[in-house]
Amino acid sequence: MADIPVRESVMTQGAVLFIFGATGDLARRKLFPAIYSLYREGKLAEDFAVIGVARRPRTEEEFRNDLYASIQEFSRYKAENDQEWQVFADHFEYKSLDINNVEGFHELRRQTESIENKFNIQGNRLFYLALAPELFGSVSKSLKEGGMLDGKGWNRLVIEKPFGYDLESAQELNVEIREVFAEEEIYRIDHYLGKEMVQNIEVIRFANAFFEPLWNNKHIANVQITLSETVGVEERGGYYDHSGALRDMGQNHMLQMLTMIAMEPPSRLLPEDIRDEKVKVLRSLRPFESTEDVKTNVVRGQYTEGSYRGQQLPGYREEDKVDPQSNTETYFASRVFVDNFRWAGVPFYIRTGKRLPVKTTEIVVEFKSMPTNVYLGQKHKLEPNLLVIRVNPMEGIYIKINAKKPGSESDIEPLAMDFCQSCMVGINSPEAYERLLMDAIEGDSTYFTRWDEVATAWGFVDRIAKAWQQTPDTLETYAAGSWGPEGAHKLLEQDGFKWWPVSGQDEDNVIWRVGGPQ
Ligand SMILES: NC(=O)C1=CN([C@@H]2O[C@H](COP(=O)(O)OP(=O)(O)OC[C@H]3O[C@@H](n4cnc5c(N)ncnc54)[C@H](OP(=O)(O)O)[C@@H]3O)[C@@H](O)[C@H]2O)C=CC1
Ligand SMILES: O=C1O[C@H](COP(=O)(O)O)[C@@H](O)[C@H](O)[C@H]1O
Repeated sequence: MADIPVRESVMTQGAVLFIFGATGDLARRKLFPAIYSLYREGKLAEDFAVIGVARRPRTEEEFRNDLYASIQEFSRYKAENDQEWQVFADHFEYKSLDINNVEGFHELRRQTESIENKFNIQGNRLFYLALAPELFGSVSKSLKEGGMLDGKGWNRLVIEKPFGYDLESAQELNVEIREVFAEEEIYRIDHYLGKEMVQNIEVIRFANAFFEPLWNNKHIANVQITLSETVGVEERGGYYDHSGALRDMGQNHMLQMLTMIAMEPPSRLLPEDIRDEKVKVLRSLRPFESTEDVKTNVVRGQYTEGSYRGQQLPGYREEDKVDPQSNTETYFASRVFVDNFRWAGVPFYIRTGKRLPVKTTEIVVEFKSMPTNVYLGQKHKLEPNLLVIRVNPMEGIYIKINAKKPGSESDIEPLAMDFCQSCMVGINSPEAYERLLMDAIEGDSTYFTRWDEVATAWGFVDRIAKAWQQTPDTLETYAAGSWGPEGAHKLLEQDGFKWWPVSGQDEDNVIWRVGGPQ
């Protein structure tokens, strides 16, 4: 087996990281654990510091206790040694302030200068906004007015998704931020771009002679992108009910994966070259022209009460902080066309939903049939060849081919060439947030979304959202724990295709191989 390519372990530049929203869910579950993993792997320079910012009061000791708890619960590495923990925790401070209060930012500046002196940090500042999007504009303004951008080094702004609610609000937000930060200083997160296998799509396509020649409408019948989750909306009902699956996952993760599959090879691997190619794909998406068009090509659903593996699951409308009459979709599937020379006529089917049977993200590339089937005389229907890119939680690629059944005279059966990357490197591979934090500190914007990408994606998605507003009756239902609404299957049946079974992991961590639990 060939060596698995791994990213080089580089050490980041010294900087102060500001986590705005330091008492929140994202910081606790993802950001602090990611910082700790980078530290444990020697990827953070000695001269780093973190200042957590939020409104609630916290003593330094309380903040470090929260930090410890988050790392013990969510990090790939656990703090085992008191001395080592103290050295790490000493790099963290807390500042209680309200984003809208500029005076607090003047205090934050003094605190920053003091911590920069303590660790001999040369003025580089990274501002991570793990906050509700309504606050992004105010933070940018307060950072400027509070003198936080007057350090001697670089300033970078990392912004969580969602970037706006629709194109109009995203534009307004962008204007507010751009009054303070240049586009090159803004790192818009889509954590799917930090996933190992999403980054690997590029390598699989552009480093292998046997994929690229087939990567077009002459040989590919359709592409299926599935992002299914077993969880419901958990504690995020308030946010989700306002957002729904299309905005929460469609505008960003789903379309970003589609661009990685569909983009042209860039001539160089510089961030702008890759982002240029991705935005061209987004611009080539065939826009939905009418509510009828949306009805034919997009399906949405909401989960109702159900059960899965013996466990009763509530319906979406019974979830905490969700409107009991909500019409928000927890599932959507769509048939999308990329109208360019390479992809004309090839349907891309995308689907995502909550409370489905398996946690998985998988991309299936289905190849066209052989020009003629010489085995038909022997009654063999040939299965199509598939290339399956497993993104999450299992990582790897899987190729389905037809071969002679061993020992038989001429029986043909599909067989799998299955490369399970996560089986080889283990589940301890870096989390998306680790890679993206590293990249932002290093100033590598390749796997962050540029403004024109975000805007074009919103433009595409807005047409769907507007059509849904006019057609409330198009919301289907599906039982929690099932594979989503009926309409999602019909979407493919009308083209003579079907969703291929996915692999993944269910709520009890039972691994599913293609076709079901094993
Ligand atoms: N959680 C997740 O898994 C994901 C979250 N995101 C995005 O990340 C962002 C944060 O999400 P999440 O952590 O879940 O949200 P939470 O509601 O858990 O946290 C919000 C944070 O913002 C702080 N905050 C709120 N108002 C102010 C204010 N006026 N001044 C200063 N601080 C304030 C809160 O602290 P306090 O109350 O102490 O002021 C808290 O720390 C959102 O944009 C979300 O959409 C994106 C992907 C996944
Ligand atoms: O951005 C989001 O992503 C998560 C799913 O991410 P994954 O890495 O666990 O696949 C989703 O649960 C959440 O609703 C959404 O905001």
